[in-house]
Amino acid sequence: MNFQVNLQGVIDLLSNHLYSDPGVFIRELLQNGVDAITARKRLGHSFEEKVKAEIFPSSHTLSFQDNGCGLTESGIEQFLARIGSTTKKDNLDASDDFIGQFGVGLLSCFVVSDEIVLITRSALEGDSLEWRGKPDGTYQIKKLKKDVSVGTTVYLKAKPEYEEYFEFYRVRELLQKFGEFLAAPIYLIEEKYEQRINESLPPWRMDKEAAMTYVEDATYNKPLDIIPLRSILGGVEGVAHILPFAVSLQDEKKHKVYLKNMLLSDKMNNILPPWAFFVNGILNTDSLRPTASREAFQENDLFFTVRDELGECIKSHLIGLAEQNPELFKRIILVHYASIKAMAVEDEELYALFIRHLNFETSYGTMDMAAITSLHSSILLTPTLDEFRQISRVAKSQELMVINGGYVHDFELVRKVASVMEHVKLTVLDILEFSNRFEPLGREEQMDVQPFLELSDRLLMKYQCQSLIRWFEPADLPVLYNTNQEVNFFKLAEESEKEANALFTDIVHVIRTELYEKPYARLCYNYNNQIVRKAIASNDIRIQQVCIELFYTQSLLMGNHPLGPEELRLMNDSLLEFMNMGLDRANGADL
Ligand SMILES: Nc1ncnc2c1ncn2[C@@H]1O[C@H](COP(=O)(O)OP(=O)(O)OP(=O)(O)O)[C@@H](O)[C@H]1O
Repeated sequence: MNFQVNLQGVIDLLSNHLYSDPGVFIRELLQNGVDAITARKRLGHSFEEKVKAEIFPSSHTLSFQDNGCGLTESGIEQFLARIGSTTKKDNLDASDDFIGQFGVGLLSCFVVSDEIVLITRSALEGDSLEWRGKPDGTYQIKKLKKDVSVGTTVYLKAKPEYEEYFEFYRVRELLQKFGEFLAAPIYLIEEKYEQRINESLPPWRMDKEAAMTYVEDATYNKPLDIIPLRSILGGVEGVAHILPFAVSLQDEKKHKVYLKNMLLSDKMNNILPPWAFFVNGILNTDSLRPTASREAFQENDLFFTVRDELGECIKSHLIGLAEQNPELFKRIILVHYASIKAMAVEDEELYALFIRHLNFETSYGTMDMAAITSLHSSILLTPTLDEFRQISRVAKSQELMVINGGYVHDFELVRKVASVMEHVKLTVLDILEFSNRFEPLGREEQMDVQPFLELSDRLLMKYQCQSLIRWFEPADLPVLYNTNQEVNFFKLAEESEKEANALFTDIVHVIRTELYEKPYARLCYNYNNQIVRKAIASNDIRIQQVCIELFYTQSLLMGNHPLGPEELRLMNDSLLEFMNMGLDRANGADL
């Protein structure tokens, strides 16, 4: 028992739903013509290969002629009159040369025409034959009295709604689009006018300059560079042109892909790896298999291997460029900077390729990762911009390389730098521990300063600040105040608690006391600084107290930290007191 097939339905399905654009019938006719020429060449015949499309405007008819192998009567019965039958599939070797392989391509003609008339004479035997096929699945074959030359001519008369697809400019556009790089010469004829369609070399056979011009003419944009693409396994040759403008990572990619020199798709988005968003590819393959709609490739193992190989071509070109033409390389990075950074976070390959050339803000100024790591193999990274600002000046004086991880993506990018630059030691900085890196005082000196530090701790405890003392540069900086978001949160919570209503107070209280251990900011005195030394050496506790309060409030101001109401009051009081003391002394001196 066999399934009953509704032929009309199958034809409707294939012809109207398989293809995205009615214009693909030109592609299918071209492909059959070129395949027939390939088949005849295989027979060892010598002939001048040629494909001719002719328009008869008054009858809205198109003829499509090739001087390929033609069809015998049994060939017609077997391949043309049977959907899904093809001369190009059974023999695996053969399918390597032919573009078609499904045996459904000719049906696309039924989208634009109610009848296919095919006149053919086989290169193998003599009869000239006419085949007439209808979309209801019926057909007739008859022998022609007058012989035609070897090859095949297909006649199509436009359905009224598709007449525009049979006009000269439209046919020419479609022939050029699909057949521009086919080897067999293609001609378009209308009445006395004849035009050769395909004379230019494909861009993958051009030298670099010519390929640049080709892309510029086709896209109205001069590419930044041309990258040759090759895959032996996928029989791929092509070029990737680097886009001269920034593109969003979300944009659909539009790679132009040819199968055996005939355009398969000009919107293929996955033939290059996703990280290669900054290029558009134009490439030809002999080995990848198309889907039946002929608008994409079958995504099999070979497809993904080829994609990786093409990715390697792009990578090695860029690596070479970074050495041989660093200016151009920098321009490419500059144009695509934001997307390269965003993509490098996700994609290891892109990361490894670009990380050395990405710029970061550091305690030594803005520089690229190559320069950063050539200066220092030990790198500190701050998670926030605020933390970076607190220490960048001191870090430089201490000869510490600190990178600001506060800008978008920078933290993630820098954090994994050791994965590609093994000599680099990266530490995410705990800002509260930063001053512990400075040189400690000797034992005796430490004993001398202890009472002063204890006084400082007592005074600043209520501002959640602990004191320590170290030697550090620059000497003109008396104290370094370091805080983080957690400390700031607790300070804020404490202030809110004083002012808020009972319920909120309870909540804040629970968070503060039960969930966390109370964190402290750090005020690090600089033993290198003369004023600090003097304050420590003073015997007057009152003066020491005012100095501590002023060191503290001044360090908040210098670091752009917000001053709470109590801190403002403290600053105010200690300043007035300081003035008072100064005035007393001055007046005393006058006396
Ligand atoms: N111009 C031609 N010359 C010789 N044989 C042809 C020609 N056009 C079609 N044929 C024969 O008709 C068969 C069916 O053609 P059709 O275009 O439907 O499918 P195909 O080219 O084999 O595969 P695909 O569906 O991938 O295009 C071909 O395999 C070939 O044998």
